[in-house]
Amino acid sequence: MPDAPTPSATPRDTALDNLAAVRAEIDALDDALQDILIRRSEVVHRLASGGAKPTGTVLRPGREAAILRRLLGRHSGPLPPTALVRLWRELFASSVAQQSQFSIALPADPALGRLAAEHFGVNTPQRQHPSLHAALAALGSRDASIAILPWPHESDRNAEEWWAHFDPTHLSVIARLPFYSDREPPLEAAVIGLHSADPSGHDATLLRLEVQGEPSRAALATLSGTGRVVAMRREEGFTRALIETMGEAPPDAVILGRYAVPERGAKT
Ligand SMILES: O=C(O)C(=O)C[C@]1(C(=O)O)C=C[C@@H](O)C=C1
Repeated sequence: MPDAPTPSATPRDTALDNLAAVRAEIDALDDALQDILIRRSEVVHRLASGGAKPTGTVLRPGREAAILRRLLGRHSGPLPPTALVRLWRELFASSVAQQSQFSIALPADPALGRLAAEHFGVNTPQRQHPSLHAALAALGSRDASIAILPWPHESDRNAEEWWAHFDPTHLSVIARLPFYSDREPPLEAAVIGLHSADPSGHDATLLRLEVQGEPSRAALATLSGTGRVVAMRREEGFTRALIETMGEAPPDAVILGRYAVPERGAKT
């Protein structure tokens, strides 16, 4: 009796074979990626144990910004730039954790906590404080490595105007968050450190000016060259202004910090 003919592969069989082949390709890429990540963490370990970095300066926001700008500049394909940045933000967080006990002080605000976790990693310890000033005090007493505060805005509440009394002899504004966003961010934050930030190649200066009388915003901006008035407050006989500039700071300005200019990617 002749053998029954073997049934030929159905379209479903072919689809399953294709799925298995594509998944095998993904598995091989995951292995390759993991090998590279292991090598990267070994290089960070070498860098940390080489003694080249001065103590207290594990976090290098300028270097991180320069890396992200370079990667964004060479990026292509369907992976969204926001995903690329998220992946590298977690990588930076893990290399910082490899080098130090890093933690964040911030006022109790869930949205600020999320912004902090997106930038400094979901595993980085955060401690919430009852006020902006308590968060800054925790940094001052070395109970945290950095503090994260809401980006300044004009307010009727003195307690929100941390910039008006910020003491740059001990503290420095080292980053403006989010570093990358493909839309107008709903919330921005200032990162405060105990050391000034390293340059990133494209940086802004945040400065405080005190000017007699009640100059207009435009006049204040002109005083600072190419600056933009972030917030201002009228006091008895003088005006205190917070200005962000890419140019030179006027000689009588108090410099609160320098940081990488955030990237605002266009959504195409
Ligand atoms: O370049 C450094 O100093 C590092 O520690 C490495 C690294 C990185 O992972 O690329 C990690 C943390 C710093 O904030 C900046 C960069």
